[in-house]
Amino acid sequence: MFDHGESTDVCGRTGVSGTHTYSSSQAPRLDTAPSEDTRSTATPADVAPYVLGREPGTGGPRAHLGAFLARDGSAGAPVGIDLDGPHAGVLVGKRGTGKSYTLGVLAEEIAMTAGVSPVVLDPMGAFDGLAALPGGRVLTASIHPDSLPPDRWPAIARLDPDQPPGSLLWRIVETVADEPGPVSIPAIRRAVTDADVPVETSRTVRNHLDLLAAWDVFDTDAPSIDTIVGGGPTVIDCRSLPPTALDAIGYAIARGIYDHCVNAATDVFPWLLVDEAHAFLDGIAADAFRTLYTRGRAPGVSVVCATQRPSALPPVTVSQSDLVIAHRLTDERDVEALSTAQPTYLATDLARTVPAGVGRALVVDDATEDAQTVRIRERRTDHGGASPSVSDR
Ligand SMILES: Nc1ncnc2c1ncn2[C@@H]1O[C@H](COP(=O)(O)OP(=O)(O)OP(=O)(O)O)[C@@H](O)[C@H]1O
Repeated sequence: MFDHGESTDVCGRTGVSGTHTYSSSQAPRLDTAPSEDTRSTATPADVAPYVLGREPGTGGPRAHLGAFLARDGSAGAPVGIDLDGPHAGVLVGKRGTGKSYTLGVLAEEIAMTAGVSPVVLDPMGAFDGLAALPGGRVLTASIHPDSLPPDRWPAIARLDPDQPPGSLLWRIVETVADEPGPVSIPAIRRAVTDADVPVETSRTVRNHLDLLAAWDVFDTDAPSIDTIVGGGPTVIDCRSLPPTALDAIGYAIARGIYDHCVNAATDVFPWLLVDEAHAFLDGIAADAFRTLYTRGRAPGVSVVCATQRPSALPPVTVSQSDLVIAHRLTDERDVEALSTAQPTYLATDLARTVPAGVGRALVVDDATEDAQTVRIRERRTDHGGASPSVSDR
């Protein structure tokens, strides 16, 4: 069913692939297709796959992403993504172009490959289908209060750290963390009540803590990062949570996975896959993701952020990505964010370069300095991201 065999990477430079090497001055066109002399009559199954993110001549496990897109819309040579080493990537496209679907394809492939495991941050409930895979599970989002350092609490509680309530919360969390016993919202609340501060300051902090508690996200029994990374494919269900809760979860998971891989010898290299990433990276989580994009590969962490708004991500996420998968984008700010951060491969006319049509994408490969148009394969597990329609009722 899943094709994960070792392969000698011939990079598809002969055969039916639509592979083109070019610089920004030679941007591929929407209708980019292989020239006649590079086509062959071989079927895709006969042709060694082109593997993105892999140096020519190396091997190892790979994810089957889809196939090169021929000019007539037919499938060319298979296209894969390297799973042998760690990678950082972004997956972009306007609404409905297939981002979540493509992220699900990647998650399926990682889930079925020994030595790597996907952790999906899912704000829309689009990845429940991955639970059907061996070891697959969907966890309701919860994080241990310990996973946020004291200096991050004011931001999560929407308090200014330079004002008395924010500074009180910071100090109290520091104190509670130094005491025996777990950090918990009730323990922080009790310490705030006992603090020798004006009653107004104490009340403000307690009110904000009550709002945090209402998310139902902070839990001293939350699964540890070891459990999350060490298990099978894991979807963290974040649906219906407010933006600051997503920010807290994004921070805790991204930072936790990085620290886990830096501090512990791990048998399984995690791939953190984030759907609607702009929703997670709006506050304190941005720092944790910057670390993953700039330093995550050294300890073996891979990260892929999917978003319809690349302009809302920290620029480093695009500039540090060695894998870029771009579905159709039209918003000028988003096109610019992408082409500015990846000027070598993406020309300024990116909007016209990316193929139109659901499930079609331009993929940029830093390892081989190529960009290709591909058709993403169909999902093997259910995709939960389709917009509801009246006719479906
Ligand atoms: N490669 C594909 N093959 C077949 N169908 C696809 C493919 N990609 C996407 N689709 C179809 O397009 C629909 C929209 O895809 P998806 O939910 O991934 O869009 P999206 O870009 O994530 O949208 P949004 O930004 O609204 O979440 C899917 O429900 C699916 O039916």
